[in-house]
Amino acid sequence: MRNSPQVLSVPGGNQRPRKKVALKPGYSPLDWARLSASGKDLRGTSELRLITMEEIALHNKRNDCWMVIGGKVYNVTHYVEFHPGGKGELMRAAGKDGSALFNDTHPWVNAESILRACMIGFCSGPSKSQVKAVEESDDSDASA
Ligand code: HEM
Repeated sequence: MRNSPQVLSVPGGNQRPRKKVALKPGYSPLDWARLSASGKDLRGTSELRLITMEEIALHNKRNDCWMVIGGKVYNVTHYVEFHPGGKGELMRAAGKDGSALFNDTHPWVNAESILRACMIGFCSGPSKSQVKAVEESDDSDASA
């Protein structure tokens, strides 16, 4: 119906209103595709490498933002303004593994393709705090 909010159906049957934001002129998906293909250095580093969660966590700022999606590490600093869901949403996963948030929100989005030009490496594994959390929940399971 005209003027009714668009509703998004995600796998699992949940429905929620769409939250796409109005992007600034020059920040459309097509503009991002052009920038990605332009040869401009969007990585800030030359070689792909293994990166720890500890190091990734240091890059959690608007002007220095790394993120893990599906085990791959991306420097999304240049992408932030282009994210169709807005800066605020993207920054929720700044310096973190954003895979769960990403897949909950838009599993159909091809991050590998969109972020190809800003991939900087592979996540070397969980952070110490993540390991500790799992160990602690194992302990509480064992005692249950
Ligand atoms: C860096 C990886 C990400 C990429 C490449 C990406 C890309 C996109 C794209 C292409 C859309 C438009 C989807 C469509 O039109 O159907 C979108 C929308 C959106 N994204 Fe992301 N996104 C990323 C990470 C995230 C994260 C981590 C969150 C949540 C914390 C998030 C939240 C959203 C939201 C809320 C929308 C609006 C969805 C809607 O209601 O229409 N995104 N994103």
